[in-house]
Amino acid sequence: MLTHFPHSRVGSISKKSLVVGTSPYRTNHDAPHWPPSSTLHIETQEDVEVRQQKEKAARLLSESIDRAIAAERAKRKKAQPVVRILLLGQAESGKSTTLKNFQLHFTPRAFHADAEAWRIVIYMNLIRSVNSILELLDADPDKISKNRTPSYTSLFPPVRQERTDRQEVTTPLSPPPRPSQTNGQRRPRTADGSFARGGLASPPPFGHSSPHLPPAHSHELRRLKLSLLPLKNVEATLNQFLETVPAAPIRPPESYSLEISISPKKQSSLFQTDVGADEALVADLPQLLKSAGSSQSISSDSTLSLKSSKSLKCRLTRRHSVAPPSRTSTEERSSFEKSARSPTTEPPSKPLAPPPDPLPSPTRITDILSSSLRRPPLVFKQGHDQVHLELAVRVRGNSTWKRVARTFGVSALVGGKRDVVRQVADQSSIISFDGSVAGQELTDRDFREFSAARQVIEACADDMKKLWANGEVRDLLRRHGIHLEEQPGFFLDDIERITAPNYVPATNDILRARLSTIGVVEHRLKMESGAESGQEWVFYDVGGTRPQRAAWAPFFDNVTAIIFLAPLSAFNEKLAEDPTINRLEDTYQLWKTICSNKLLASVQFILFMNKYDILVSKLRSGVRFERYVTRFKSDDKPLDSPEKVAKYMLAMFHTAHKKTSPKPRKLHAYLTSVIDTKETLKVLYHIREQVIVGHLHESKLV
Ligand SMILES: Nc1nc2c(ncn2[C@@H]2O[C@H](COP(=O)(O)OP(=O)(O)OP(=O)(O)O)[C@@H](O)[C@H]2O)c(=O)[nH]1
Ligand SMILES: [Mg+2]
Repeated sequence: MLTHFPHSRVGSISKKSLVVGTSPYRTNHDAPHWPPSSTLHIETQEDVEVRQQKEKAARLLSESIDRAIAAERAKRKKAQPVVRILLLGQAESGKSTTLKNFQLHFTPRAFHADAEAWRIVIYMNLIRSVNSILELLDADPDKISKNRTPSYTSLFPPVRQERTDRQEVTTPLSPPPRPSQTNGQRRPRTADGSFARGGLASPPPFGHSSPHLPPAHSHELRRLKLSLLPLKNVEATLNQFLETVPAAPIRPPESYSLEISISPKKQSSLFQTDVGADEALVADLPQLLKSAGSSQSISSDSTLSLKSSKSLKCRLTRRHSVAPPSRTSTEERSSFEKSARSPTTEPPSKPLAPPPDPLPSPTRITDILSSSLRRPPLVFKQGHDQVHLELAVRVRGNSTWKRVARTFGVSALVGGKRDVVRQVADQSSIISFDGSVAGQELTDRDFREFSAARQVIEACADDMKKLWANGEVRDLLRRHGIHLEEQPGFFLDDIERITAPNYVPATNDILRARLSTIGVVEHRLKMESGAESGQEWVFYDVGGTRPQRAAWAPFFDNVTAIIFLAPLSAFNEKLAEDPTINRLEDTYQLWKTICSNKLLASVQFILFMNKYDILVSKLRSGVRFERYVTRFKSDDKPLDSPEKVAKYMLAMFHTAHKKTSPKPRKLHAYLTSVIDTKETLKVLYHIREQVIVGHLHESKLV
């Protein structure tokens, strides 16, 4: 039998009759051996043709097997049901931070590649703290006293609540009882102008006559105020860059088909493809096509048509990937939407706050840069027992902001030259650099602005530190019950580190950065390791304020699991959007509404009893849980035990789940502090297993 070596090595000596196998020689043995036999096998032309035919057939067979394997793989991948996870909970409950944990542990490469984008948010959080302090120092006394909600007391009041006050309250979760002497009025002062002992009311107004306040700020404080003034412009600049990123349309999961035809007359289809449910791509598409000289018209909610001078026609058609909602699901959704607007069992005592101001439409970047600060001069978050300054950054509800943020990060690092930014970006693939924001070309001036912002922050570092360490400032904050260090987005203790020239956002900084979510944002995470490597999990991260909750309902279809975030530490806080409502009460009512939803009857329920670390520090500092949740009775003196409080709340959520679920369902509850990545990792592994098993079970694959 002939031993076949790769045919490329069979040199053809003569085209006509004989082909002599060159080294290695062909032998009539079964296998080649060394040294080669001296007997040469001579192939006739006929032999060669037969052999070549055989080789061709083998090659074709091998290729068809390869194709079949690839097709089978693709089919299996397609058949694998997508895991969809919905993150729900009120604002500031930790939904986005939980998502960051999933990204950190399951898609670490993507997480670290995004790190640079968080620099701008961290800087914004820091600058907002400083600017808020400066505004506090300058604040108009009348404005401050109006902004204070009289019934809110400091987090660390002298214990003053009498037992009788508590007995008046009958609801299980009720706001703290009001001190009788306040009730909208300030407490009387003693002859020397100080507040009478034994009770609490609104803190004294800023400025003027109060003997608690120094008549004028010291020379050093005046100097600091002046030297830190440029930070206002920096805030305005960065703010506008982030807020004017256009929003992707918020739609439930579905797919799109894109059809581009060359001539509208012939209707010849040049290109037709499934865009899938890639919201970012769909959002970018009109802009991309428009920049190619097209004009666009949206004929209906679902079809976007574009025409260009070159008679190019595009149709982007929305196709529901899930069956159109049934009557029950529509009813169920609308009932959720209704209840989402008013999730408490009792109607709220005053109308809900209107939705937040619509964000401005995109304008030219250069205009943006010259515009002034849009934020109100001093933002108090109403309704907290402690006065809460808003440090959060708001961006449009999609991930496009990251492109802007990464561009900022790189240009802040390497200086304002557009070409240098492009080079660094290309080399490091930190950003997908296209030199534009919101479809508009960034100019050299824009890049200079980015780098100037970074320089101002660096130059102000020393004075920011001095301001935060200043005794007068600390005193002012303390007197007005402001605990900046307990607020999300607090970076004043890290000024030196985060303003250093070689600073790169650390994992913990990214988790602590506060960026409020607007709308519903889809995140696709492709597992980078483990048995599910390559599998895609889809997360929906929602904005948690009350006016945004009606937008959640369309995402209840086809969801695998819900992770509900209940912030345990919120028991003594009020909703920012409605200061009449206690945050724990709101979470509890929201939980019951979600549990009772029929659309979610078969969905896996995961509860994160979150912010346990803050609960512990609050209770250790002397805040009593029983003052706010009157049914909770504790013999622990003088401090409440965090374990007992957490256990009580767990039982409360468990019972509500059991009572309100449309059919029996298992609840997986965890006590979490999602800024602790190590502990959270254990929880995530557990969830991963449980979601996969439950999901396969549900899909009848096991
Ligand atoms: N100390 C502590 N901080 C937390 C914890 N969870 C979240 N945070 C912080 O709380 C802030 C708010 O968290 P987010 O994840 O942005 O809250 P959210 O639920 O997404 O809020 P919205 O997007 O407004 O609905 C962030 O600054 C987090 O760093 C926690 O367990 N402990
Ligand atoms: Mg969020």
